[in-house]
Amino acid sequence: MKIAVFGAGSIGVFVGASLSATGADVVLIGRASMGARIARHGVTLTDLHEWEARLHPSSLTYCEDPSALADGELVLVTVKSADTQAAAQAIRAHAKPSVLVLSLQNGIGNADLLRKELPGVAVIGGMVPFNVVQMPESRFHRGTEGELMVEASPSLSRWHADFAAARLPLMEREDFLAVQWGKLLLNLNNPVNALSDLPLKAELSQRAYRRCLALLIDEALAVLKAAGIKPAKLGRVAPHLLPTVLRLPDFLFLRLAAAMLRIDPEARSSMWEDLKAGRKTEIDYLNGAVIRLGQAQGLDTPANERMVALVHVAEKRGDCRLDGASLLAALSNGGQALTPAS
Ligand SMILES: NC(=O)C1=CN([C@@H]2O[C@H](COP(=O)(O)OP(=O)(O)OC[C@H]3O[C@@H](n4cnc5c(N)ncnc54)[C@H](OP(=O)(O)O)[C@@H]3O)[C@@H](O)[C@H]2O)C=CC1
Ligand SMILES: CC(C)(CO)C(=O)C(=O)O
Repeated sequence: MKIAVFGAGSIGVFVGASLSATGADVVLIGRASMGARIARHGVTLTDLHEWEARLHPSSLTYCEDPSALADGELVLVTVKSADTQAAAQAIRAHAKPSVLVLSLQNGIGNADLLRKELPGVAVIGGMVPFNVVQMPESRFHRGTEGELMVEASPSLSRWHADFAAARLPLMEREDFLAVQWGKLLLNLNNPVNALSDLPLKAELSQRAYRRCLALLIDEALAVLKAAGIKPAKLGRVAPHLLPTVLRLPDFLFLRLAAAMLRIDPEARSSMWEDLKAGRKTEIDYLNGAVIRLGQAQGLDTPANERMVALVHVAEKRGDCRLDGASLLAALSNGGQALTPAS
């Protein structure tokens, strides 16, 4: 049973190589640059509990050509949201009609887009709760905890054993939309983290950055309530309590919300990786989703709008570092924290 990973990046390589390390038949499909890194160094997988697995280049199948999708019985889509359309085209062109497609992406609309573009193909939404950063020499480091969650579906039954063996058990959820929104609330920290230019743990340890996140979550909770969507509780703190907990002074937050900071000091957000690599970020699919839901409900979301604008400026500049107080001022009253590159 072959698994094809479409989008060999942080999540694709971590998940694909974990499956491969425990005997699954996996092909990683991605860019030439990643292929060259893997051909040179193989892949090293590590996590916050000092677990390590090394895969020799000869034990991995890597391909730049999307026609490798033809062998896949399960396709994991692990590209960023802006590339989902291209992933759908490649699947339509090359994969078998009987293929099962599992989107392992952030945001709300990726599985629906795949379903729309691939009529007749079984598509399942998935949510990756943990963070993976790429380190030198082809090391992929998982810096946080959590289990993969997927839309409940009988078609998954034959794949559970492979994922469980790879230490990535799939938790089926009937309330997957709630799970996606629960995750999106946490992803509202991605731009705060990216603009802080700090690891997640260092950023979340500073109250000013947490207050930025609380502002973004306040707006998201208001639009979700208006839309009648109850986001799932994914961590220790219930969604409606997140803003209060985040606004606690540092000494109280560090004591009461210690679990939120149980993060490897190296862990970063995927948006930070995008900004550093000069790529377009997923801001329009994360904070953008809150803005669009707000528009549909007739509610303003000014902090999220300002955050989207700031990240677009940072994308153009290609670099950025804002202290917490400046970011908070920019989100609260629209002060110009970043000037576009000349
Ligand atoms: N990184 C993380 O810790 C987490 C990420 N996520 C989510 O997982 C998803 C994947 O993120 P992540 O792994 O960080 O993304 P990455 O950018 O690291 O990986 C995606 C890879 O796919 C490649 N790619 C894009 N389009 C194609 C194509 N048409 N053919 C071949 N390769 C292609 C990209 O290349 P190129 O850049 O050259 O286009 C990139 O190397 C996102 O939705 C993200 O939000 C969820 C939880 C945690
Ligand atoms: C795991 C988490 C929440 C880390 O920020 C993430 O989803 C991301 O980086 O995109």
